[in-house]
Amino acid sequence: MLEAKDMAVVRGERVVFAGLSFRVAPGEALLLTGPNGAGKSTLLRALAGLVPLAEGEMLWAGEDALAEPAEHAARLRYLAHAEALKPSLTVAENLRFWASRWGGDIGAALEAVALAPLAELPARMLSAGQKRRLALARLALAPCALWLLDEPSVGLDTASVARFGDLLARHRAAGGAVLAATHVPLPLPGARELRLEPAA
Ligand SMILES: Nc1ncnc2c1ncn2[C@@H]1O[C@H](COP(=O)(O)OP(=O)(O)OP(=O)(O)O)[C@@H](O)[C@H]1O
Repeated sequence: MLEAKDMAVVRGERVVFAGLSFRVAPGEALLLTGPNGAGKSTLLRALAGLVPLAEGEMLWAGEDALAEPAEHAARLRYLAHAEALKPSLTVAENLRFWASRWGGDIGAALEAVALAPLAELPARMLSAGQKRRLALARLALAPCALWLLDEPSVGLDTASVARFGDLLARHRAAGGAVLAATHVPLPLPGARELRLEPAA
């Protein structure tokens, strides 16, 4: 599905990582681990096509993944560290915005993260964990091949982590792949680990 070959990213004057190669198959999960500053978020952004590669390539089904940027964007969901919510819109309106792009059932997505009772509340009134759940609800909207998740479980309570585990399991069972940067265990049974170290 996705293959990184000898990838390097440079930010400013600094090589963030270099010589990075890995593959992710349908249904697989890869945990990106490593200390602060190792380049996990930068790698996710590069895989999302948001940061240019200084070297190497990213292949999708054997072809240059970035040859058609719009096609690449359509096959992935990138959840950044920050929530990317519109604070003055309600919970449901935030999801409606994303559903207008990707399609999907807003009610089912809200149920998946147990936010249905708060659907009409402005997003700015949500707690930190509820904001994170609203961000995760985007994943539940419509199927796509690849989820790129940056510390997705930060702020979630135990029940929310379990629901997130269900969401991940459904995605993988449908052939979806997951790459997740994390400092804590995630509900991703059988995930492989790719450990990054800060470049010298
Ligand atoms: N736009 C940028 N310009 C210059 N340096 C950058 C830029 N973006 C990231 N970096 C640097 O790249 C390195 C990797 O940062 P990144 O955010 O990818 O690390 P991380 O592994 O996700 O860290 P954390 O665990 O703290 O989230 C850091 O040293 C950071 O300062």
